Amino acid sequence: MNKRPHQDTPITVATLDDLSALADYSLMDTLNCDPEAKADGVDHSPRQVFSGHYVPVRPTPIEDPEYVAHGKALFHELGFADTIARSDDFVRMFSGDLSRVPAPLRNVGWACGYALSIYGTEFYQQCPFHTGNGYGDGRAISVLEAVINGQRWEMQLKGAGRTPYCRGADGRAVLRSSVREFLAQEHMHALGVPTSRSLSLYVSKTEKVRRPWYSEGSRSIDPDVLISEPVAISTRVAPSFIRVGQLELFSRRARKQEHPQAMEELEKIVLHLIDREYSDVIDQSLVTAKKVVLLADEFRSRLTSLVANWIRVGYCQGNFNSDNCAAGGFTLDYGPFGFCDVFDPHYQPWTGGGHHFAFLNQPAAAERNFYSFCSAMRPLVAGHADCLRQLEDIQSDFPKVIQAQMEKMWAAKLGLDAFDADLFRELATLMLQTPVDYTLFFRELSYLPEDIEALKKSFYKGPTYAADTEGLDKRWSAWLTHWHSLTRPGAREELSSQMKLVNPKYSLRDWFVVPAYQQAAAGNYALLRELQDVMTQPYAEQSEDVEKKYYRLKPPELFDVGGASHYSCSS
Ligand SMILES: Nc1ncnc2c1ncn2[C@@H]1O[C@H](COP(=O)(O)OP(=O)(O)OP(=O)(O)O)[C@@H](O)[C@H]1O
Ligand SMILES: [Mg+2]
Repeated sequence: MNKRPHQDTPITVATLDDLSALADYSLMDTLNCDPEAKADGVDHSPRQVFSGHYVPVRPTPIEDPEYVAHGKALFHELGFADTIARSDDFVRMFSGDLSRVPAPLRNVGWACGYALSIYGTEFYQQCPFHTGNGYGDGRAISVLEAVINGQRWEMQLKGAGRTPYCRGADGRAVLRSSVREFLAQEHMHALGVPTSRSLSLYVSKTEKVRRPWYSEGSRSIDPDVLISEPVAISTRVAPSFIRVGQLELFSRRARKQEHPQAMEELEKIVLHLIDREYSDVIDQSLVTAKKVVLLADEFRSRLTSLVANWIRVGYCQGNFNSDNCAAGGFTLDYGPFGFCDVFDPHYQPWTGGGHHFAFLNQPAAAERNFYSFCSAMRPLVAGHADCLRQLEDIQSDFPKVIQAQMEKMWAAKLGLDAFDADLFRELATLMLQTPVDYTLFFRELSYLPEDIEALKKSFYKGPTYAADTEGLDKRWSAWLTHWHSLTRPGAREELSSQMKLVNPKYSLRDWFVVPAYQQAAAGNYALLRELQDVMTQPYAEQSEDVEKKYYRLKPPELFDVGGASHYSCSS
C-alpha cells in the first residue's frame, strides 16, 4: 500500500468506457483457473475446488439498486469524476450487473479459496466439506484490476451473491454491515492506517434478507430477533486481496502433495503477491527463496506497524484469523470490529471472537498470523539452508520487533521522544481504575493541560474513582507532573500539534453508526453522509456543532446494548 498516490489526480474516468480502458485482468490471465470451473461463472453452488487460484464467478446483481455513497477521497486519488458514482452504467456494474459492461471489461469476476488458521492453529471444520476445499470468498467477487497512474488496483464487490465458497449461505451483505465497513475503511484511511478502501455503496430498494439481530435496546449477548434488512453491495479496493490464509491453502496442498501442480501453485501465488504488494522493495531478478526472505522481512515490518497503529487509534479487529489478515499488511474485513470508548485491554466487541483477539492482545494475535505465514513460506525455502535460517530468524524476532513498534507508538501518543516504562505503567493503571475514554483522554492530553481538570472530560468515573476521588485525582496530578517533566521543554505549540496528529479527535464509535444505518435503511442518508464527512477528517478540530455531537463520552444508557456495544455476528 506504500505506493498509494496521495495527491488528487486529474480526472481521467468520467464514464465506464474510460474505466474499461484502464482495465487489466492480469490475475485471471496469469494465475491458474480452477480446471473444473465453467467459464461463464454462473454455477454458484457450494462445491469443492481442488486446485487453481481462482474460480470465475458472475456476480448476482441486487434488485433495483440505489446510490448510497462513494469514497470521495479515493475517487479523487484515482481521478474518477464524482458524477460517475450515480451514472447508470457505473451503478449497474458496481451493484453486480456485469451483463452490459463495455469490452474489454468482462462479464465474469473471480472468487478465491483460502485456508483458515485461528490463533496459529490450522482449521478445516469451517469448510462444509471439512477438507478446506470449499472455504474462501463466500460473498466477495473481484470484477477487475485497473492500472491508474502507474498503480494497480483490484476492485472487489462484497455481497454480490453466492460463490462456490458460500458455504450454503446467500452471499448477500445487508445495508447495516455494508455501511459499517464502508465508513470504517474511509475512516481508517483518514487516520493514516493502511486499509482496503471504499469505492462505492449501493442498496437494493426492494430486495431484503432475514438476519438475526438485536431488538431495540436489547442487552442480550446473542441476537434476540430475526429482522428483514435491505441488501447492499459495497466495492472495496486494494492492490490485491491476498490473505495469509490464501498462502496457507496452497502451502497445505504442497505439503500434503495433494496434486502434481501444488508446489507450482504455491510459488505462483507468492510471486503474484510480491508483484502486487512488494514489487518496490523486492528485486524481480532474485530466485524465489531469496524473494521469500525479503517478503517475510517486509511483511513483518508492515504487520507490526499496522497493529501498533490499530492500538494507537483504539481499533479492535475482533476476528484476527489468518483469513482476515491481508498479506499486503493492511486492514481487511470490517466485520466484527469496533473502535473502543473506554480504555480496556480486554475490549472485544465481537461476542464470538474470544479474549485472544481483544484490544491489547492484537500484537500476540498478529504474531500467530505471522507464524502461519512463515509456515506457509517454508516449502519455498526448504532447499536453501541459508534462506531457511533467515526465515526462522525473522519469525523468532517478531516479538522483539512488535514490542519496539508498540513502545514507539505509546511514546508518540504521549509526545515523548522515548518510551518511559514507569510513566506508562502508572498511566495504564490510572486509565483502568478511573476509567477513561481512550480517544478523549489522549486528545485532551494533546492540548498539554497544566492541571487535570481538562483530562476529567475523559473520565467515566467508575466505582473505584467514586470510592476514592481525592486519592485518584492526586495520583492523576502526580502523573501529569511527571509527564510534563519528560516532555521536551520549549516549543509547546509544536508538541501539541504533533500530538494532535497522532491522537485523533474523532473516532467511529458504533453508537454513532447505529442511527446512521437505521436511517439509511429508511432511505435517509443524511446522517451517514455527515458521519462520512466528520470521520474522514478525524484529526481536525471541526465545528463546534460537530464537537458537541461527536467529541463526547458514551452515554451510560448505551453501554452493553447489543449492536451498539457488542454483536454476535457481522453479516
Ligand atoms: N456467503 C455468505 N453469505 C452470507 N453471509 C456470509 C457469507 N459468508 C460470510 N457471511 C457472514 O459474514 C460473517 C463474517 O464472515 P467472513 O469473515 O468469512 O466473511 P466476510 O465478512 O464476507 O469476509 P471478508 O471481508 O473477509 O471478505 C459470517 O459470520 C456470516 O454471518
Ligand atoms: Mg473475513
